[in-house]
Amino acid sequence: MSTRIPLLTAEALAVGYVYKKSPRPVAGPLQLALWPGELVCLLGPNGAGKSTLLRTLAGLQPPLSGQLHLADTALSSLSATERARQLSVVLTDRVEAGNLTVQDLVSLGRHPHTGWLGGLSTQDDAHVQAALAATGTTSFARRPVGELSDGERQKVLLARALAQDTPIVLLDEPTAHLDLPNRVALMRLLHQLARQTGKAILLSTHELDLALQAADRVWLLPADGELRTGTPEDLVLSGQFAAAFTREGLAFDPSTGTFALHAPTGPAVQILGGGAVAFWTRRALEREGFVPTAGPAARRVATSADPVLWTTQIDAETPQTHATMEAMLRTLREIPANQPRTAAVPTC
Ligand SMILES: Nc1ncnc2c1ncn2[C@@H]1O[C@H](COP(=O)(O)OP(=O)(O)OP(=O)(O)O)[C@@H](O)[C@H]1O
Repeated sequence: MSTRIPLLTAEALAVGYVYKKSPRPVAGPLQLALWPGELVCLLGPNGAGKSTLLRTLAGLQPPLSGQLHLADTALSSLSATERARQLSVVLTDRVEAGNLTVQDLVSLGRHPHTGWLGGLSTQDDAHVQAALAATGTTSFARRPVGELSDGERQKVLLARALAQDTPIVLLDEPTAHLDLPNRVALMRLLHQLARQTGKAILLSTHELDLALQAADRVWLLPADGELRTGTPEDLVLSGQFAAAFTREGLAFDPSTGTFALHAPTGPAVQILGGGAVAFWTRRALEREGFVPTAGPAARRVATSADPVLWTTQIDAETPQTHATMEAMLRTLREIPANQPRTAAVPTC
C-alpha cells in the first residue's frame, strides 16, 4: 500500500478579495493536493485567479474560507520562518534588491535555515552554488541585481527559491521573460528537480504547449473558477482543456496539441508521406488556406525527406517536382479552369 501523503492540501478553499467588508470570490470551493515529486502546471485564461490562488497557497493572503494544510499542520498556524522552511515562492512582483549582487540575493534564500544574522555554513554555500549552477546564473553571480535583464532576474529569483531548498516550490509565471530555449530549459529543469528531489513544484504559466509536455498534473482554472485537475492528456482528451480556453474563432486541436492560428476553408489537398516534411507541409498549406487531408483530393502533394522534395499533382495532370515549399505552394495555387481561382482567405 502506498504511504505517499500530499505535502499541501486544501479543503473547500475559496480564494479572492474582500471589498468594503464584502467577500469577492475569485475561485472555489477548491479541493487540492500537491504530491511529492510532481510538477504541476496551473493553467487558465487571464484573470481566472491563478496568482490569487498561488498567493493564498503561499500564505501571503488569507483564504476567504476553507482549510489549507502543509502535511497535517494548518498553514495559518505556522510562523513566517516555519513556513519558509516548507515553502518557497516566486511571484511576478518587482523585487527591489538595492545594491545586492546576484550571489547576495540567492544567499538570502538560506535565511530560513540560518536566521537573519546567521552566516552561511559550508553546506549553505553549497546550496547557493548548486542553485546558481542549476539556473545558469553562476556567470553573473557577482553582478548587481539591479543591472540584470528581466530574463536574467527571473532566473536569479528562481535560484533564490531553489537555494531555500523547501519541499514545496510555488512559481507565478516563471517563464514570462525567458526566450524559447530558456523556457524549455526551465521546464525541463523543474521537471527533473521534482523527480530527483521529491519536491512538489506548482507553477502558473501561459505556455500551454510546454505545460502539456512537462506537467505531471495540470490544475486547470477556467474563468468560471471551478478547478479541474488531471494529467494533461486526460484533460485534453476529455475536452476540458479546450473548453477552458474557448474563444470565438480559436480552436484547440487535440491531435497536434496546439491552438489553430488559421481557419482553413479552401480546397482540400491530400498529403502523402509522413515525418517532419509532411508536418511542415501541413502547416504551410493551412497558412495558405487549403484544407490538408489524408483522404483522396483533386490536389495532391507527396513529400519526401531525403532529399527534401515535393511532388504535386492536380487532377490527372503531369506531376511536378519541387525543391522548395515556396515552389510547391506556387504550383498548388495555380488552379485549373474548373476549380476556384484562389484558396479561400481564412477568417479571423
Ligand atoms: N488586489 C486585488 N484586489 C481585488 N481584486 C484583485 C486583486 N488582484 C487581482 N484581483 C482580481 O482577481 C481576479 C483574478 O486575478 P489574478 O491576478 O489572480 O488572475 P490570473 O489568473 O493570475 O490572471 P493573469 O493570467 O492575467 O495573470 C481578477 O479579476 C483581478 O482583477
